[in-house]
Amino acid sequence: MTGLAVRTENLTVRFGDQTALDGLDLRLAAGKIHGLLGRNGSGKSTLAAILAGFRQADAGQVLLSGGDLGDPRSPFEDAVVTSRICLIRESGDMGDTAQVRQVLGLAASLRPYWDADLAGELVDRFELPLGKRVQKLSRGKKSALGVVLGLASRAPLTIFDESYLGMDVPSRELFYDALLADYAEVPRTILLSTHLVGEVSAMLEEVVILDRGRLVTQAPVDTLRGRGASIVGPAGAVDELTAGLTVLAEQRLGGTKSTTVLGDLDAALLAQARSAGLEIGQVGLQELFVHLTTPAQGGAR
Ligand SMILES: Nc1ncnc2c1ncn2[C@@H]1O[C@H](COP(=O)(O)OP(=O)(O)OP(=O)(O)O)[C@@H](O)[C@H]1O
Repeated sequence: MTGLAVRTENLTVRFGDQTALDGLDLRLAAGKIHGLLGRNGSGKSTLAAILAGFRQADAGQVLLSGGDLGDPRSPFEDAVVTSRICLIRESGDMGDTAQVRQVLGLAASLRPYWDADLAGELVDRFELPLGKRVQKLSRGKKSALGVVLGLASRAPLTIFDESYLGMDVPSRELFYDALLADYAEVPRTILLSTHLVGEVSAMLEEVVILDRGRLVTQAPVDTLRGRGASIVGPAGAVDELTAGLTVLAEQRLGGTKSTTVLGDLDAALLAQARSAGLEIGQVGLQELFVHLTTPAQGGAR
């Protein structure tokens, strides 16, 4: 199984006079870990819900293909397609009065690729109490249950919509480790919707950035990182080199400065950097994300 490929064409969703998704044309390659990044209200949850077939678009379409589905199909009101998609949301969708054990049992009966061994292992690692009702779980444990459902479903399209935000840092790290380990064993299409860009960036292969319902960019992480550079060294030399460039971020510690700029450094600037003993690195995804999704104040975007 390599997972489902996702294509959206002119995907548009409105809530009254609010346009949540505005003519999105997206391609998510099968079998990769994609990041869905965007600020609050940018349309991430709406996109996640539409991809999972939870609602219909007002215009345009979503088409899923590959794996055992074959030709492109829309997820809306198609039980075969939706059984191959697992969307885990922060809100849970788990039936509050059910016990953890019952929630897992229901998932096992509904999910064609469910892995009971993996579920058991993750329940132990997250220390989930099987006999407790979902409504009695702490926020973090509820999130952990969502993570277990999402990973053990081994769905060809698995979407985590900020569903792990309620977990503390060690639990989130456990989630990231479990996700990577299981993905290496059973590659599938994974979409992680988040604004914790720094935390997840190392796991992502491709990134989709939304802003106010529109696609800002979609690219492999390495390509995005190549859109800028960080320059570190003595403050005076860094300032001299970066004068006239679009600065995304600056940090200063004593006489040392780190400046992140947009765009490639040309050969002359690289030579200047080398002779001044400056270190050149890739731009951080977080800085690029902030730059791409913050309204410009007279500056370039
Ligand atoms: N059920 C709804 N009714 C009315 N407006 C909605 C509804 N759901 C979403 N919206 C609006 O659609 C836009 C996109 O919301 P969405 O929840 O998809 O964004 P998001 O990127 O997931 O945000 P966040 O990071 O805050 O969760 C927002 O302007 C939001 O107010």
